[in-house]
Amino acid sequence: MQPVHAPFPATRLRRTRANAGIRALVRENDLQLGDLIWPVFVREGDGVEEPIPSMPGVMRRSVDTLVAAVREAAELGIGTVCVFPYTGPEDRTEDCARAWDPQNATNRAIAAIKEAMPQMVVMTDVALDTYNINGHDGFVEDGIIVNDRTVEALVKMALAQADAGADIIGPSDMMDGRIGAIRDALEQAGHHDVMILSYAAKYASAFYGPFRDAVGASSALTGDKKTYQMDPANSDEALRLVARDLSEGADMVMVKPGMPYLDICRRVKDAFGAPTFAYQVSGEYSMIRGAADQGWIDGERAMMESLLAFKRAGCDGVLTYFAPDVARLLAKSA
Ligand SMILES: NCc1[nH]cc(CCC(=O)O)c1CC(=O)O
Repeated sequence: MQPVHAPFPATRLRRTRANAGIRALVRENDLQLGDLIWPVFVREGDGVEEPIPSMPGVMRRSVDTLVAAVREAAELGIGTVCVFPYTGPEDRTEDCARAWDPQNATNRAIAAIKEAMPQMVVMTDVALDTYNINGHDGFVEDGIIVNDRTVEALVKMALAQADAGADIIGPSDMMDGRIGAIRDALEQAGHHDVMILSYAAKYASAFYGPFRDAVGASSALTGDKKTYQMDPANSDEALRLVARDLSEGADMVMVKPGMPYLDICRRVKDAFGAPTFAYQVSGEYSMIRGAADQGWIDGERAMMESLLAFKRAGCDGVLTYFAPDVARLLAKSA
């Protein structure tokens, strides 16, 4: 694009900012209900609504209260949720077998949401961390995160989620070859229409801290995830990962975290034109929410500004813990 303008005063760029009407007319991007994916946390039990201290306003819920919360979200106009499990030590083993148990809390939640609200789009998380004794996304052998054996387990996990009724499989593990393997297995199982939203460019980030508390993985994790999640210094590598995952059969791709990686969102969208999502992760949420709770920033405005940035950066949508707050705000201003 080559912007052209006459010299001042023929051009006064403030003219199109003079009032709300003209600003609305020239506005380039907007945030809509359909752009939102709401991540939710499910755990065992009945009637549970348990606050997460490091994520003010976010709850862990049992299947029954989760279904009620998702129903409320649906009434607000939210169309997609992403289910994450909270696990206790009893769920975490060396062989991670709970990850593909059809009766684990995630799979029961998927089935219950789809039964109550068939129109709700349900996305999942595929990674071993919440079921792994050491908190890693892959199997660990002699201190090494092993790739290929992990991919076999991820395939089982993804199939169990698809069998439970998931619409979108979300591999967040960053192993090599998992998109192709999951796609083949879904096709063979007859799940032709189940989508894969690949966490393609996922960085080894400090901003996941509150999430690891939320899912119960903080104390379990030994070491860091730098041998599989990306180096925050890299950008070309993100394009290679996205290209690879699309060529293996991903329908959509994700950049994660969000706000510190808006440059990556833009490059990915420009390079591939595929449906592109950002994950405004737990640490981003808690920074905004925490500062707002202290009275240091205007929480609503900071929330909307941070989310609009993803649209401006080329994203089609965003995973955000703010989704219900955004929906309520959009309803109020409509
Ligand atoms: N594989 C697990 C997973 N899936 C989503 C997140 C982070 C989400 C957030 O911080 O909100 C993580 C954490 C991690 O990789 O350690």
